[in-house]
This record gives sequence, C-alpha cells and structure tokens, in this order.
Amino acid sequence: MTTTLIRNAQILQHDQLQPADVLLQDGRIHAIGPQLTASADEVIDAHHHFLSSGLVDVHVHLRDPGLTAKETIETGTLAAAHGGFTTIGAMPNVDPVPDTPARVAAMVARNRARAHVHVAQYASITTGRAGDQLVDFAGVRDAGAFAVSNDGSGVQTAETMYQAMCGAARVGLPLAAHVEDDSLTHHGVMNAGPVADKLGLPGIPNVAESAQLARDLMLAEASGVHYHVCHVSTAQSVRLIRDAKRAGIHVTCEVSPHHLLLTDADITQDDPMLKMNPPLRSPRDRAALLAGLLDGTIDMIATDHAPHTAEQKQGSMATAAFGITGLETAFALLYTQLVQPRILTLGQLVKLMSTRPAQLFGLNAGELKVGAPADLALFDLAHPYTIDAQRMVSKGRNSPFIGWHVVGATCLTVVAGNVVYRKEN
Ligand SMILES: NC(=O)N[C@@H](CC(=O)O)C(=O)O
Ligand SMILES: [Zn+2]
Ligand SMILES: [Zn+2]
Repeated sequence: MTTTLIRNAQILQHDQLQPADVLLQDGRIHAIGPQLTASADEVIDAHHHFLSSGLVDVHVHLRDPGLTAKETIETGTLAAAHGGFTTIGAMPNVDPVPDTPARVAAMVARNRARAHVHVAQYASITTGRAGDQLVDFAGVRDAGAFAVSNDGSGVQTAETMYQAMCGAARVGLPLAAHVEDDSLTHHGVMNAGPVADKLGLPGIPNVAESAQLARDLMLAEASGVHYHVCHVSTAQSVRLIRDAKRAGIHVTCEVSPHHLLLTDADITQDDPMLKMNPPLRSPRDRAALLAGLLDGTIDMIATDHAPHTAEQKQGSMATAAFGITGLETAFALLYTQLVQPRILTLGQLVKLMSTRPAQLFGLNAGELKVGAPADLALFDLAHPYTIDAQRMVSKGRNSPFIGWHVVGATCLTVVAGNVVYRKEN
C-alpha cells in the first residue's frame, strides 16, 4: 500500500481555484481537502500550482509498430506525460494495422508493457484501413479496442460506412471518422483559397470534409451509432453537427489546437510545418470553430499529435508529409491563447481536454474526486516560457509553435499514483 500526499495545490471547485491537499493511495485518489494530516510514503509540494485531473487526448499517432523513426510507444507516451496527458487514444494507422482481434490484443499488450500513460487503442474500420472489407467489430472490442477509426483517410463508399456504423452500433463501439472525400481533395496540400492561389499550391476545399460529413450524419442517424468526428475544420462542419445534435443524432466531435489558433492567413510562405490534414482553414472557419466550442457543438479538444521525421517535414508543402505534433504544447498554448484572454475559463478548458473526452468515450479518467484513478497533472500558470524544440521528448519536432511565448508548463504528471513526468528546474 503506497501513499503519496500532494500538498499546497490549487484545484478547481466551481470554476474557482481553491487551495487543497490530495492524498493518493493504491493508484486512486483517497482524500481531497485543505491541510490533510496524513502520513504518506512520499510528500510532494505542489508550490500552489494548478492541479488538474490528467488530460485526455482521444487522437494521437504513436507510429508504433512500423513507423518508429517518427515515434515509439515510449517516446509518444512520454510526450503525453510531458504535456500533462494521462490517457490517450492511439490511432490505428500503423504497420501492421490493428484490424484483427489478434493484432488488437497484441497492441493492447504492447501498450500496457511500454507506455508511460494509459493508452486506449483504436482498431481500424476496414481491413488495412482501405477498401470495403469490414473488421470483426465484436472481436476487436473483446480484444480491448475502445473505438474504431480509419483515421488518415475517409471511408469512401456510403454502403461500407453504413454497414460499419451498423456493426459498430451493434457491439457498442464508437466510430471516429476522418471525413475526407477523395474525389474532392484535388491532391491539395493546403486550404483552397486566395492564400493557396498566391503561393501557387493546390488547395483542398471545405466540401472535401463537409460533404462526406453530411453523408455520414444521415448514416449515423439511420444506424444509431455513436459517431465521432475527428479534427473538425470548417464552418460548414460545425453547422452540420450543430443541426444534427438538435435533431437528436448521436454525434460528438473534436477540434485540434492548431485549427483553433491558426488559419491559412498565417501561411505567409511555403512552410511544411503548416501542412496538416485537414488543412488550416480561413479566419471565418476558425471563428466558427471557436463559436462551436463555446456553444457546446464541439465536445472536446484533441491534438492529432502526428510526429514525422525531420526529413519528411522539409522542403516544400507540395511534397512534405501531412501532420504536426501537439501533445507537448496543447495545454500551454490553449491556456495562453484562450484562457488568459478570457475566451474560455480554466474550468471549460479542463472539461474540453479531460472530463468530456473521458465521459463521451467511456474512459475511466477525467475527474479529480475521491475514488477516481490517481491520474493528475500539475501546471505552473504563472511563469512564461518559450516553446523549445530541444525540450521536447517526442521524436517529432514538427511543430509550427516552436518559439511561441506561453504560460502553463507541466510541473508533474501522475499516472495511477506514480510520477511519470517531473519538470527539472
Ligand atoms: N493529421 C495529419 O495531417 N496526419 C495524420 C493523419 C490524420 O490525422 O488524418 C498522420 O497520421 O500523420
Ligand atoms: Zn485524420
Ligand atoms: Zn490523426
């Protein structure tokens, strides 16, 4: 029986910071209160920093197995811990794809043996994440998958998506969709519009995302599945999801930090660090995403942490890989850019990055209360710093936010009562 006492923390109560001590025992939160007087094996002084339930990110690319030059289970989950995340959802675009019960079981075992944080594993929707052959949903659920997704590409055929949704609904698995109609993307590498025209780069129009989303919402209604939309990026998508929720369709969605903070107007030159899928959209789209976040249309924030090697992210946007990292920068960026200017409260940010994703995906996480898992993150909300590639523990250094000035450094991350990250001074 090991006990840890975290003293002198500030925790959120009714969206207000209040001083508290938190006692952890056997991997759970045992007590919360002012000035706890318990004897503990370890006492940690939180120095009046902000103690939160550990962050939860349902959209992470760990690249393991098969793509380990970009990231591994160890480096990706250490990056998660560095960012204050204690539970992450691992996307299935690895090699081999977890598309059978045996492969999912192997992934779950590898994650458990090697990860620094809790990993919820996605299985794919179709075999090899391509074509129309559906995965054995009951089998992959029983092997430990928490949801299915073909992230990286859209499911192109309506009939396949409909059958997939019916199958996922039958076994109670959420289906997370990367919505992208390949016949509408025109081999684009950034948002279609005046900026792409000026740079002479091929553009991806909003309809490539939103037209397939409209299709999917009708299929979701007919099938009754929990349909989750990955990385929503357009004003039209927000409108469609808002209307679908009003109509009672079981839809949830996520937005990435980069789509909340950047637009194609920030692309002043051909820069591969600003290349991701879906692309940075127009200022009008960004405004719609913020409005959707504030009115509850958008349920959660997910990083879409997509590490690549330096080689894959050099040269021109025309040839570089899609994707940027996010785990190590998300909280500080959003705290600095949205909470400090009072666009969101700290409580809203924690709900969006911890409580809601856990609740909506049925993950045992996202709450700081007695009896909950001892998964916690301690953030310093006072001292400014500069985002520095040298301090990142992810193998991927492909972030457009390097050099940004932020507050909100992670001081400590605790998973199941064990310290998995501690900031050195
Ligand atoms: N977002 C990206 O630009 N890239 C992701 C794939 C994806 O999330 O669709 C990747 O795996 O690299
Ligand atoms: Zn995607
Ligand atoms: Zn992704």
